[in-house]
Amino acid sequence: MAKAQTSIELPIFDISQPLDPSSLSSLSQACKELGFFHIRNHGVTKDLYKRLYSLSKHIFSLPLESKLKVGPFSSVNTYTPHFIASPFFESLRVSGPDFFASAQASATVLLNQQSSEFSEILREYGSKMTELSKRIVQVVLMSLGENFEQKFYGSEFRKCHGYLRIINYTPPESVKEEDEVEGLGKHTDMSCITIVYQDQVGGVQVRSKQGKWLDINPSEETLLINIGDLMQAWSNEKLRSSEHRVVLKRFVNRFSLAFFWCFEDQKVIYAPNEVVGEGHLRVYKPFLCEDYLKFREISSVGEGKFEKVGFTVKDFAGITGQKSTL
Ligand SMILES: O=C(O)CCC(=O)C(=O)O
Ligand SMILES: [Fe+2]
Repeated sequence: MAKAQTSIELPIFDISQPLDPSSLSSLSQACKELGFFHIRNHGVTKDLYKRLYSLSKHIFSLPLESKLKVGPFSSVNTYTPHFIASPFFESLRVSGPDFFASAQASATVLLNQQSSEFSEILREYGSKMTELSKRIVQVVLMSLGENFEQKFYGSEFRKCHGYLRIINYTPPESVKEEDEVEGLGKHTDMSCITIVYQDQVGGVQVRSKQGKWLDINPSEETLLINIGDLMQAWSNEKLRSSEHRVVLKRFVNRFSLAFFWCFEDQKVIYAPNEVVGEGHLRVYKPFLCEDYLKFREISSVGEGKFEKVGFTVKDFAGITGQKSTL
């Protein structure tokens, strides 16, 4: 794979302040064009990241047989080993709303410890991400239309829930110097929104409408937000869920945290008429959130499929014959 040539400067929004009309309009533009933006003043301290990083690193450094005790064939089922998402990717899932209990279930098996430091940190991080997700959905709704936050936040997004993936990328040692490999192949997220912390190594790339891969450089003070498939469908494509991937450099290990904020399984996703807007065609049939998640699970099963996650919400619920507005 040749090195990507271009990087993109995403707009940065101060999430601790109310957004003024011009920020709301650039937010709506960002969500429509790429579906990616940065936030700052998010309230997560460097110290929290440091502690979470070092404890997670320790967990990933445990022998495979220990990690598999919370792996796909265990009752805990929080660990995804290498060769599932990609050969270089492994992750640990911590689910809300009780992040402490979820982390503790893994930690008791993996660390066999009395101390609950890991679970305490995850409680704190989970609660910060939950607050942030709510706030981000609210500002995104504000950017979509006047009073949309008052009209739709409570009725549509109140029951959202989140889960975190702690991800460790271990690149192969035998790539040529100038080459990069995919740590996580091209995909779209099945969330409403995703909050990503990427370390200073970087590597996230987003695919533009023209099909070009653009580097999203890490920056110490910000978190990366992207719109997921559920929001793209709910907004009748006023918000874009872009394809993205992670590329790795030779010898460089990479650490990231991806927090997915999702509708409840039983939610019927159907863009309100006001969101579709008068004179606009509806581009998605109503669908049950859970059915889409199952569809993605089934369509990604099979050898080597992690290379290409081809099917998205458009294939699942797009109205046939309706040209995409994206
Ligand atoms: O590792 C990252 O920085 C991004 C991960 C990602 O896109 C995902 O887990 O969906
Ligand atoms: Fe993603």
